[in-house]
Amino acid sequence: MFKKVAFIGAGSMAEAIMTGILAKGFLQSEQIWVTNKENKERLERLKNIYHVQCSMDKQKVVVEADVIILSMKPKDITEALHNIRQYIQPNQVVVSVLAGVSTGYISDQLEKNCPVVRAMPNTSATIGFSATAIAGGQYAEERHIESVKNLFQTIGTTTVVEENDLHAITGLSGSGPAYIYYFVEAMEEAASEAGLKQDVAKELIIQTLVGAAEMLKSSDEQPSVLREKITSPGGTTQAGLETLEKYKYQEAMMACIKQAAARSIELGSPYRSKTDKDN
Ligand SMILES: NC(=O)C1=CN([C@@H]2O[C@H](COP(=O)(O)OP(=O)(O)OC[C@H]3O[C@@H](n4cnc5c(N)ncnc54)[C@H](O)[C@@H]3O)[C@@H](O)[C@H]2O)C=CC1
Ligand SMILES: O=C(O)[C@@H]1CCC=N1
Repeated sequence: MFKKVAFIGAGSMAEAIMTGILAKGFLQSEQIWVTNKENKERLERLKNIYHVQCSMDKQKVVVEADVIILSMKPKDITEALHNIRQYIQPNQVVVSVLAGVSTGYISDQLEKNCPVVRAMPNTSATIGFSATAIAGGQYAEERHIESVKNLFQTIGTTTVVEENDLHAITGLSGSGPAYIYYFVEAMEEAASEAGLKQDVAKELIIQTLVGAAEMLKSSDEQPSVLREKITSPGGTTQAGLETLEKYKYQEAMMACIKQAAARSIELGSPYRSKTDKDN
């Protein structure tokens, strides 16, 4: 379906997405082109591991790509777009995975009416388990969104949303895996303090997470009902949960997700367009 996909930015998110795409066999390594700002060693590394095409020559990377994936930090977006805009053709789909930055800003900077689509994946893309939200900008037609969906489906699930919802989604599922890893760090620490062997604890923790995730996926019951089924009155779970309540665990998690969404708005605020719908 795609002949060539170009990544502008060769960081951890670009690597996660290309790993997923290659693992699924959606594209061959010679169809993937990557460039970054100045770190040639990083490009060399990606070339050695994934055999993708790497170049500092932006024109070479962008030319004839069906899709151009912007994968730099928000602070680098303006310079990156200025470096590539003269090579971009109106039939190319520009996909941004950046937190906060609107499609309107990207279109303004490109000074072209080419389709711009935002995607908010997460690093579980590496193993094909990303939860990716997708939103089309002003010039993105149904067929463009569909083609981006097809691309991101190779790295997990996709959900088409309104662009305005992407701030909240970034705080929820874009950053989400980090909250889970942080939680696991605490479980590991507690296991270690209790004198459990590291490998034993690791296996038990991971299977507990996988089992709970599968229950959430396959059961019709609400999370609160699943929780209540574990909580025997006066038992161990109740004692544990009461401690979490004492530390205002739920309040802390909600504040965490809201703060991450607020940060997405903040990150995007220098990069606004008159056409942004939430103006
Ligand atoms: N890391 C994550 O879990 C997720 C990240 N994102 C978004 O993905 C984007 C990239 O994040 P990471 O990969 O974590 O960052 P990173 O710092 O690992 O990679 C950024 C890359 O962009 C390159 N770059 C900077 N300026 C450039 C320019 N002018 N031209 C070309 N390349 C340039 C850098 O050399 C580097 O290779 C961010 O905007 C972030 O909001 C979205 C979802 C999840
Ligand atoms: O921390 C960040 O800003 C990026 C966006 C979502 C996950 N990582």
